[in-house]
Amino acid sequence: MYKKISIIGAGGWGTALALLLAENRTAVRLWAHNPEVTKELVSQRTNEDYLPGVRLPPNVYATGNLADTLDADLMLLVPPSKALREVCGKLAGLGLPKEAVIVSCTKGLEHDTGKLMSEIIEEILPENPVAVLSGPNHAEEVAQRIPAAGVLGSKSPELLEPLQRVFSLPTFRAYTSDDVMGIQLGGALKNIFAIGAGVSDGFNMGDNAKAGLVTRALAEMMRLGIAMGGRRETFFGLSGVGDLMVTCFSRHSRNRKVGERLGRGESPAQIQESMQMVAEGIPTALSAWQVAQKLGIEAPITYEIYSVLYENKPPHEAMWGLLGRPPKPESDRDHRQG
Ligand SMILES: NC(=O)C1=CN([C@@H]2O[C@H](COP(=O)(O)OP(=O)(O)OC[C@H]3O[C@@H](n4cnc5c(N)ncnc54)[C@H](O)[C@@H]3O)[C@@H](O)[C@H]2O)C=CC1
Ligand SMILES: O=C(CO)COP(=O)(O)O
Repeated sequence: MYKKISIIGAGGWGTALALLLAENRTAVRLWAHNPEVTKELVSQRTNEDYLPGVRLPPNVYATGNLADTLDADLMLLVPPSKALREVCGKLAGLGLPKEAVIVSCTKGLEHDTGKLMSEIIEEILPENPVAVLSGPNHAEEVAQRIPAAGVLGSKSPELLEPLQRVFSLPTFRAYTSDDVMGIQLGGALKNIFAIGAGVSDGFNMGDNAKAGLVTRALAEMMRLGIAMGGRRETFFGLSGVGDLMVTCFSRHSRNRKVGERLGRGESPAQIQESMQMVAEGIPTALSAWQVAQKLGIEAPITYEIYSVLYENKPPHEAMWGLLGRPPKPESDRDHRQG
């Protein structure tokens, strides 16, 4: 069992994971990027801006000094995706021991390279064992010990059993998989579709429209995800349809809220300026559209969300763009493996 756990990133998810893993009575170090957050975590034991209503237990040590986190046998990386490369570079520069097992809990796809988080980690910290965690896991509920399930993925099967033990807690059920790409692709792509589901909510379009959109989003997630190296069955699991459902329907989802505000008439710039928390669907829409073009994959929902966010396309035009596509069979060969 891991004895020294460090969590890099004290946003909502990093803080919720600290509370969860602290239940094992293990020492947990929680690193915050923002000095104000560090101050509050240390002095008040709270994180009101990112995860209101929780209190850190005594075995969680908050720090703003990354060097304090290096003495760890398990390190969870939970920064926003755009900061992951920088964070890994800093850890490498500080000499993170190569034995430390790294678990990426961040959901995203890098601009221009199209790399998943595990690929960035392996590039910068090539000697450390790497795993990922994904699934339908809103921090607000996990922190309140409302039951949830997630999936741990690694290419190294020997990592999965000890990780599963650490993450198996009374209110958290951890499954395992060797489809590291598929798990991360579901977690990254669903954020784009949740923006679309939010636009549908913002337009008050009704339940039929949203169910239709989310179902076609699953087809698109699979088309793109399989082309990028994920396995078909993974998209039917917790990190695929599971996370797609929770993010498209939950009142907690930041991505769904971004879409709702777009549907109600706010501009992408207005929304981003007023949002402190990260909505990964915004950067991921650009990365995924870049990848879809490169691979020649049909990705109409990704394209429309990208156009609204980056090309000032009015959301109602995006919606009509989707409805006005040429008729096609529901099940085409893109749904099949390979
Ligand atoms: N909130 C949730 O329920 C879940 C979030 N995730 C994923 O976890 C990742 C982090 O999300 P949240 O914790 O929700 O974020 P958040 O929006 O709650 O907080 C973002 C955090 O990132 C920090 N930050 C900003 N710039 C940074 C930089 N350059 N370097 C390091 N840290 C920086 C901020 O200070 C803040 O603490 C995202 O990829 C998200 O998709 C995954 C599962 C659940
Ligand atoms: O990944 C998440 C839930 O599984 C969090 O989604 P949001 O970032 O949209 O809140």
